[in-house]
Amino acid sequence: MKKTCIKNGIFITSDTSNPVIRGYMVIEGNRITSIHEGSPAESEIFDEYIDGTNKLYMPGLVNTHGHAAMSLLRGYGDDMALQIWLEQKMWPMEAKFTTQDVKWGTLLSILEMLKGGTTTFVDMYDHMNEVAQAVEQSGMRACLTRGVIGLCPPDVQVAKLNEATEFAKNWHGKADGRITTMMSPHAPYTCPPDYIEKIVQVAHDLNLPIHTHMSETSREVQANVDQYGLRPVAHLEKIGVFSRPTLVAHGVHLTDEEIEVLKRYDVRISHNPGSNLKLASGVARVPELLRAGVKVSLGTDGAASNNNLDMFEEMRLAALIHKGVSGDPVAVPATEALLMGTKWGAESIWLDNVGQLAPGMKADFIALDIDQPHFLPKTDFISHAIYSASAKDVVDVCVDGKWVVRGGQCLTLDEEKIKFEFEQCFDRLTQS
Ligand SMILES: CSC[C@H]1O[C@@H](n2cnc3c(O)ncnc32)[C@H](O)[C@@H]1O
Ligand SMILES: [Zn+2]
Repeated sequence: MKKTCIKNGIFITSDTSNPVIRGYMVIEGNRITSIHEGSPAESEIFDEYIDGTNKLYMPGLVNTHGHAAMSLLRGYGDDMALQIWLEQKMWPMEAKFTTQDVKWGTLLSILEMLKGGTTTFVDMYDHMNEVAQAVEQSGMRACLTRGVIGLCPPDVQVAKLNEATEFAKNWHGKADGRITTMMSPHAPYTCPPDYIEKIVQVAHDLNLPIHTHMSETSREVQANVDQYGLRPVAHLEKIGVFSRPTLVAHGVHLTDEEIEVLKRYDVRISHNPGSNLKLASGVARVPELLRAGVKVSLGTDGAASNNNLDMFEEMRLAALIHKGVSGDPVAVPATEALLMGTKWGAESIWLDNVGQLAPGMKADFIALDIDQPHFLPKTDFISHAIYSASAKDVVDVCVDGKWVVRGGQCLTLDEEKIKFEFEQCFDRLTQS
């Protein structure tokens, strides 16, 4: 097994008593085996040495909610509220998407994410075989799910659920274990309760988690009360969703009691601050969720509501907006924003061996070029990673022990071809 030593680097580790180490990290196969201060002993032999001078190494970022192919809709339907944006802009355009559109839209997003330091992402969309193949080819890690919208005739509902089931069955554990799957009713307002119950039953049968949008806007909460007499949390609890491990996207509008229910069921929240701000959905009660012990991670959502897939931006937003709305400067400290973008992200999708630089963890890590003005002085690198860094600083990316980005270039995908094919898809979509 190949043994690599990255020396002379600065490493953000998960050792809370000594989180920033100036020294070296050893990788054997697809695992991190050790991280130490200083230099390796001369007696220690490695197959390969990598010079980490002027590089900050940290865990790869984990994006826990998105719709990758929506890169095709970036900048289409800006400055609108969620429901109108979905009904008048997104859904009519998405109805025209072919498998080729999803393929090239997803590949463009994977390029953007990988080059920006995201090593794992969650994707809820349609034409998911194309998405899974793109993930496999790119070397990235992903948790994938065919999102189902149940506002359709019964035979179409059945066809969608069958497709989602087959996809989840066929791809779980594939691509050397880099792909896992979930089952996804899109949202309580797009899936009738009996349909959600059927999706939950499949999740039980396949032993898979559930991923859904929930309580994103106050309008959604009120509509749920009007239609079902219950707020979304009680509604989903009643129809058994939380009987499965669940990852909820957004969870913006929650009461104290609802936060307690989510904690009781160990429901995980993917906080999407950029998307929530852009769609004017509100600001999630992240400090209260964290205080209650709910696991919170970060997502970008699709590029049509963000409008980029830069997880550094989400970490920074998460650290800043909750200070702003609460008046409490430690509402979300930098250390917690970093955990949300890494370790807690991995744990939110039930991956316990990525998201941290520590012995035994999978070698999913990134390097930032810190020989730049905005990384001086060389004092607190956790602070710099959250408050100063951006996707543009990422130079190297390793997933599962394999380099996928080196010197800012993606090694696994043909960037020029992807950009060309993406623009062809965009032109066809907008001309038809
Ligand atoms: C059924 S595939 C996923 C579906 O979700 C839509 N979508 C994108 N962003 C959001 C959001 O913030 N809330 C709810 N739904 C969203 C996307 O357009 C696809 O149709
Ligand atoms: Zn979404």
